[in-house]
Amino acid sequence: MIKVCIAGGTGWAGSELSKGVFNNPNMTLVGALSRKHKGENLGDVLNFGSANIPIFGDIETALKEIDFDVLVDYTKPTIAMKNIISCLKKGKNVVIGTSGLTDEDYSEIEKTADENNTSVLAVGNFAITVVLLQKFSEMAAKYIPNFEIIDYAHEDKIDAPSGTARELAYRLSKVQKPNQYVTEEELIGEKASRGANLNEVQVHSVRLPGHVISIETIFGLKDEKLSIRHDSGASAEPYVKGGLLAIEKVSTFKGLKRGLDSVMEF
Ligand SMILES: NC(=O)C1=CN([C@@H]2O[C@H](COP(=O)(O)OP(=O)(O)OC[C@H]3O[C@@H](n4cnc5c(N)ncnc54)[C@H](O)[C@@H]3O)[C@@H](O)[C@H]2O)C=CC1
Ligand SMILES: O=C(O)C1=N[C@H](C(=O)O)C[C@H](O)C1
Repeated sequence: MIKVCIAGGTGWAGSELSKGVFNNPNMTLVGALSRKHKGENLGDVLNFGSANIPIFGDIETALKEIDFDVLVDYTKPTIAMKNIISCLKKGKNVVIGTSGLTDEDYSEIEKTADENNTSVLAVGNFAITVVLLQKFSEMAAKYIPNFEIIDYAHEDKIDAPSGTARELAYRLSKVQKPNQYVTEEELIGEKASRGANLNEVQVHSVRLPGHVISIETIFGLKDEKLSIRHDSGASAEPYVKGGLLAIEKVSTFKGLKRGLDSVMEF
């Protein structure tokens, strides 16, 4: 039995995963973190019947009060780093779903995981269809050295670029760095209009009402174009299967792995 604690277990993504863990025969949901529902029973908040699953307001209290094997973080970048580092220092393995963490944050996470002989699986997007988009984009980037990323989201998404876009930029940059035809110094006009430069990949974030979450890798060659795009629906259900797989697999290695495909077979 894998004992799981979910930070953000009452949120939009975390509540779907909480239900998934609760119904999984190989896992026990032993606690959750939520500022709003601190002191309540997750079983009541999410209608699990009478199950008693305590909700804590902060990670220090959870670490004192309950025993768990894996922390899943589905909060926000400002709070996630504290949760992750505290757990690693106490010998817990961590699955990161929260977006907005930088490459510098991941360097610190990797160092702490290594020092404490623990493991971290960070997944920009747990949906299997997005894992496929990552794979297809990597295949294309091998042959086409000209690409940019567009990240679309709802108007109130607080982090930009999305975790999915960050992970994709990181991965594509490992395949090859895209050509830069006009350097920042040569550019005339608004430099920001070219988007953020992440690992030498241009990333453009759109935040608008009426949009859910989409990600698009666009490629260009002389007289031809290729777009690889994923569009999410309104529910958080597509992230559950991948989240459960990550919880299962995080203890099978040591250190930091990024991307769900790192624990999948292709
Ligand atoms: N990797 C992936 O596949 C996915 C990642 N996400 C990411 O997960 C994160 C959460 O997204 P949502 O569920 O939409 O957000 P949400 O706002 O619905 O939920 C956030 C949760 O974190 C808790 N929280 C926030 N601040 C806290 C604090 N200081 N102490 C304790 N608990 C705190 C809230 O109580 C709530 O339960 C975001 O970064 C989002 O981008 C979301 C969906 C899929
Ligand atoms: O905020 C969201 O909703 C989501 N965030 C993640 C991201 O930043 O990529 C994953 C998914 O896109 C949903």
